[in-house]
Amino acid sequence: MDQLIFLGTGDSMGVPRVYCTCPVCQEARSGGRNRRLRSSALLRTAEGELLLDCGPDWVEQMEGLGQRTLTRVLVTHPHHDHIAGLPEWFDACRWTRSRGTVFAPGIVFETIRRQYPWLEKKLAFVPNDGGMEFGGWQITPWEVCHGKNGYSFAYRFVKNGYAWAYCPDAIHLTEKQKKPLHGLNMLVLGTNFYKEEARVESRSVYDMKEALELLAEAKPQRVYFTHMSHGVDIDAGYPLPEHVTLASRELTVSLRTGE
Ligand SMILES: Nc1ccn([C@@H]2O[C@H](COP(=O)(O)O)[C@@H](O)[C@H]2O)c(=O)n1
Repeated sequence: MDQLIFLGTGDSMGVPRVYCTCPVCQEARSGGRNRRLRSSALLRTAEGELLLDCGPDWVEQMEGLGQRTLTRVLVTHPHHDHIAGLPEWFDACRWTRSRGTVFAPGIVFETIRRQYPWLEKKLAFVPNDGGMEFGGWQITPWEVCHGKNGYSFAYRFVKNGYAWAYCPDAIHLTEKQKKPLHGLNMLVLGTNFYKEEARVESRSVYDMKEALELLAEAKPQRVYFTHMSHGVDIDAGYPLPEHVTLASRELTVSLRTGE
């Protein structure tokens, strides 16, 4: 059965934050349950694997899995915490004389090319604006609001009538942007805090309270929150519905496609 494995569930700085001595960061520092690498997940299928985002913790994530090679990466948006592992992967390809493929909407490649102009010597960039297929999954990107940080993309995956979506970095979705979140068996959604106190103009990711309003509209059957900052204590017991889980590193979810 296909699986989704969470490799990182942290926000852009991860947990602990290097400068911070709050109780959550201290607990994470001592190897506790709040230690969170930058957000990424691995879709495992009979046809192979697809990594969802490749951030600065990519090497540690590969080592954690005991995985020596990687073939494909799907990118949500070209921000440091989602792409900074690409040059590391490039170097691994150079040393192993192998090649990889990166899938993303065309606009995402414009920024990746500017930031890392050497990557295409080893990594093929394949635009997926019109959707793509992998492992029997029909995968469709759509643009989502990322608040003060501009745009991001989310992805909807469909196979044998089972539908799920990966939307790690978004806020204030328009009605049109919410549409692909309807009718899902599972949603992976980024939520930086339980309740974020920062000014709305300075924000870029949903908090959990806002996310619950979104879930009440979209009604996914199962939900995993990711992209969580040090403002989230995984053991706090937040008042969340039974079908909502705070994801943690290497949590593995079976995708019940009926195969
Ligand atoms: N043009 C930009 C803007 C921001 N970044 C990085 O993205 C992260 C933003 O964090 P979120 O909580 O909003 O997901 C952070 O690591 C910034 O340094 C970027 O790469 N390019």
